[in-house]
Amino acid sequence: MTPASVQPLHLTDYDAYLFDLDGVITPTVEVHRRAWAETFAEVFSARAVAPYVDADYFASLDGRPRFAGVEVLLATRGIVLPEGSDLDDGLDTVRGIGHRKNRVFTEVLERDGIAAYPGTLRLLDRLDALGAMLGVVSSSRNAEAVLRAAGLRDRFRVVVDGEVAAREHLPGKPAPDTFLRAAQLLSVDPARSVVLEDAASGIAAGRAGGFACVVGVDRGAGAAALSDAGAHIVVQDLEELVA
Ligand SMILES: O=P(O)(O)OC[C@H]1O[C@@H](O)[C@H](O)[C@@H](O)[C@@H]1O
Repeated sequence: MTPASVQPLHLTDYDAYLFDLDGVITPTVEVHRRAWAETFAEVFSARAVAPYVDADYFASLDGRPRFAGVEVLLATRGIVLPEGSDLDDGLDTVRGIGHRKNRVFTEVLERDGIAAYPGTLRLLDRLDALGAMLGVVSSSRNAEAVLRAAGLRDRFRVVVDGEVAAREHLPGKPAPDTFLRAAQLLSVDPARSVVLEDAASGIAAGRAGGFACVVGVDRGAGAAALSDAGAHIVVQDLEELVA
């Protein structure tokens, strides 16, 4: 997709800002990455396929709902597993793999806590002062816990996360539905709203939803990959948007 030119971003031009969580508000993207790497190293070595590499995270897991990510990554190694049940914890079903990874993620979150990126806090402060409406749109089912751990839950009027998506049967990113649902809950027009994302799948979702501006935050995916996915603007940190 060819990025349209919307540079620089004038914060007063828009009514609402929809933030992805992991890698945009908090560095939980690193926790997800480590938990996935640990889990899939075991899954792949047990099956004698090509070992898990860091690029697998960005290509298959980043931004996608938990079990959808597992299926996409297994498919890259030609592996198809049964869906499994909510009780599975073994590595022979899609749900079991997702649950195992989630146990690692939760242990690290509870042990180490999490703090927001300072640049994101500065942007949130500025947007608050401007009276913009703020929402979180995350594929994660841990979004509420992460926001609470970072002391940020009260700063967002709506949170559309993996739990909401499952409850309302909304397809996850790269489909636009979760972003569109947040815009609907805020009663704002996507054409007057901004999406902020660090994952190619999330940028694709923002563009598919017709949002006025999709900001890519490069936390490791690479500026070229985020531009190719359709980001109007790519920054290294949201501090850059606070003039
Ligand atoms: O397993 P959870 O917490 O529901 O998260 C699902 C996905 O949520 C996304 O926000 C992360 O980018 C992914 O790394 C993660 O896999």
